[in-house]
Amino acid sequence: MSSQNIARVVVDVPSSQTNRPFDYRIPDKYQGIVQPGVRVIIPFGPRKVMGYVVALTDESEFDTLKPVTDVLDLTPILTSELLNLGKWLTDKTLSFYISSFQVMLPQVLKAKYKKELWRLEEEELPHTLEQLFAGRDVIDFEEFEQAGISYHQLQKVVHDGLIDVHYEVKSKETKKTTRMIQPGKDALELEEAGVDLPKQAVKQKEVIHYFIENPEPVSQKHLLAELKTTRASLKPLLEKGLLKEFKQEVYRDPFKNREFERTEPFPLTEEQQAAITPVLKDIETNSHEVMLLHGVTGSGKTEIYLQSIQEVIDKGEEAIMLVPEIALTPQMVERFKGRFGSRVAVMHSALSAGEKYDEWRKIQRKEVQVVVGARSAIFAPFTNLGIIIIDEEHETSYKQEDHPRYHARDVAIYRGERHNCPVVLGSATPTLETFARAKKGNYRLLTLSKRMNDASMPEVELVDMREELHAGNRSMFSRALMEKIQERLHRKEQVVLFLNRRGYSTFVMCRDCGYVSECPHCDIALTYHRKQERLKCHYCAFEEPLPSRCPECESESIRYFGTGTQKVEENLQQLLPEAKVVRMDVDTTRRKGAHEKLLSQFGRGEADILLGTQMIAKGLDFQNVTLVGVLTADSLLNLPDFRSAEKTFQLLTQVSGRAGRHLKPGEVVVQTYTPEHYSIELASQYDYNQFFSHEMKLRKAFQYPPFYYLTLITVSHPNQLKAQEVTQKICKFLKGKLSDSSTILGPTPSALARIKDRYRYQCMIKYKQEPEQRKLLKKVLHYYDEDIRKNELQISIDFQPYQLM
Ligand SMILES: Nc1ncnc2c1ncn2[C@@H]1O[C@H](COP(=O)(O)OP(=O)(O)OP(=O)(O)O)[C@@H](O)[C@H]1O
Ligand SMILES: [Zn+2]
Ligand SMILES: [Zn+2]
Repeated sequence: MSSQNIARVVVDVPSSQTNRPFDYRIPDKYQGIVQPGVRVIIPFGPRKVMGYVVALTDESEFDTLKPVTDVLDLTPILTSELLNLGKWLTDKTLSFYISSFQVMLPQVLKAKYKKELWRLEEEELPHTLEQLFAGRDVIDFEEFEQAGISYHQLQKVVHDGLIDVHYEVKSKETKKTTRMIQPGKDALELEEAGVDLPKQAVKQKEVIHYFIENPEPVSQKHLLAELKTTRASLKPLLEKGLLKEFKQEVYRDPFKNREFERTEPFPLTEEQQAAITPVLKDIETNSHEVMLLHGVTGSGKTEIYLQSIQEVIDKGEEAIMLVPEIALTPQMVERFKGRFGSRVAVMHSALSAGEKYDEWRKIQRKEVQVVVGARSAIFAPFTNLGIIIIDEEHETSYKQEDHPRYHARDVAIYRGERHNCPVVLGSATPTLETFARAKKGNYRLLTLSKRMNDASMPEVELVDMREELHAGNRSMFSRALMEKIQERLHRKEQVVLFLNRRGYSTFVMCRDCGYVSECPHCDIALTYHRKQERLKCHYCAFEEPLPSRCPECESESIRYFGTGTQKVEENLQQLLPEAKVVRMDVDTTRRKGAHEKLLSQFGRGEADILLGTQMIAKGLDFQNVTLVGVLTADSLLNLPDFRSAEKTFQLLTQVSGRAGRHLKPGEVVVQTYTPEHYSIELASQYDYNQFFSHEMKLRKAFQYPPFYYLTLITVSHPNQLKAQEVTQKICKFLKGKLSDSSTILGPTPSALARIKDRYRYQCMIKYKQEPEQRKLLKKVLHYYDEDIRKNELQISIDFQPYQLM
């Protein structure tokens, strides 16, 4: 055996100088323990830092190497595939290695924690370890280290499942193991032992009887409750070996205490059958292919996902199913849990750090075969992927807006290629980029053009709010919408009202002089928070009390503007006092579980109207909803973003899709100040194809994606002049080096020109092909490394940006 006693380690020091692996010597006691994918502690300069082992080697260009100080994992937490993916991400997004690894792991593995050893089974441990535990179930890892017992011994028992290395996150809840009881003898022997028991041992007999009937392990708590007895009646049976006990880890399952009704696959419609066939074929033949499942809302896309995943599970392979964070509703989770039960892990941001870690570990330990989750679930450490599905592929939340700036779709395709499995992108309103690729034949296009149950797409009525104003209606509800809501109230049907804006998006303005309260550190209006009567900034933590007089002109007519969900709710209650309204926005869903509670209230028919923001636009499927109202269709249109029309079209289509999904036909009312805008008009006609060709012409004319690629460079500095200067220099440098066919725009102040007292300038590159681009930009980052490290200057580079402000 060649001894590879050098570890190549990526250290947790994010800077461009340290952005490469460093070599460390592996001390003998860690031989075989230090392997690619584990975390280690190493000396780095005067400090000790954490790092990831990316490779082992037996030679280094340096003669004297410092030794690895400590090993944090006994089994790798990054697979070799993920290590490679990390490298790819780093190159692709120009981020640091360390950030690429960190992004793939649950928070717990990055945070400060206490390491413990947990005894999982009663089974005898090797003598030294038995002595160390001395009858306890949990010990601090430090104790193990001080005892000087070899790591190999520990690694072996961990591997055999007798002991687990546990990361105890600070600020954590309840206990996580449960005592399990199971029979220690077979039924016949139990029967005999029962007969031998003294007459008065009634409870013991009951226990024995219980296990003759139910030989499966059961938690002690459950057993005692069921038999209405105490531990005292178990003890003698345990001592005689008639029963055995062991500890089992309980996961902090966020969906515990919830029964999931088992669901069966539907017989597919002809259209569904045609769409799923190529997917199943790829699964069967282990072929990689990217497919776009373009299906109108309510056409049964999810059923196709479910049946494809079933096929993958039956083959013994694994599946990743991505859904946008806001669509990760209990309803959605239920559909997956209902079909696949405990074989599903769920990952979303509402989970606590501990819960996220638990879900991740189920994947790592191969206890589940499916993960349903938001963006970061794309890094699930599966090793045998059979399919990757991205639902609502047009959602911008699939792009991470922080280091590393990756798009989950790109990672999905990377992983799909390596695992030889299909990648399915699903949407009713695919991004222009994706649809264009499908049309060109780069992706395979699968189409669902009809809704289930022969339901038709709901009729959309556009209401011109300017005319309402002329007619003397100053309310935020048009007459048409009001009338239709009242109709629903009479018929006991339900209404979804959508406000394309967050609840707190109201600002304060003086009616006399036009003064708007702005954040003194960021160039944006402060938003009014009604409960606390305060003005707050979204970007920094700045807040101040609501002014009673205008600071400019002393006028008292300074008040808040804009329609937040709270205000709509109040208005609605005034106009329709009999209606029961459920409001869903960031304020009402902040508490854990609140989201689920509000939705199920509405689902049970306990409210007539569901009023909400973006978060109700997706995934909801309620039988009794026959009317959807959109209060302000235009608010997205006015953003400084070349995708604003596309986003408006997508959102309107999604929202409309919530109505009439079942037997009762649905109706949609869209209120707008610009009914003639093509995105609004075409969304009302559900004409994706027409929208696509119209929008493509504009994109071509203005040199935007998918005809051109974009790179956005944003420079920020506390000193405005400096920020501008640096951006200027970068633009000039790039203009001299990039090809003539590329356009370099800038320097220009960003749409958000100042955040947290930092001035922001940007430079935009539009290009068709720039193979040298990354190299050049790396040079730029390197050049400014010193200033960046001092944290004065920030340069962010975003390839294929989704956020342009
Ligand atoms: N083959 C089928 N037979 C009967 N019912 C079906 C079938 N396929 C799907 N459904 C039902 O039709 C409804 C709509 O399907 P589904 O939610 O899968 O559509 P979708 O395209 O994913 O919708 P959206 O994108 O709007 O969320 C669901 O209630 C689903 O259970
Ligand atoms: Zn004023
Ligand atoms: Zn601010």
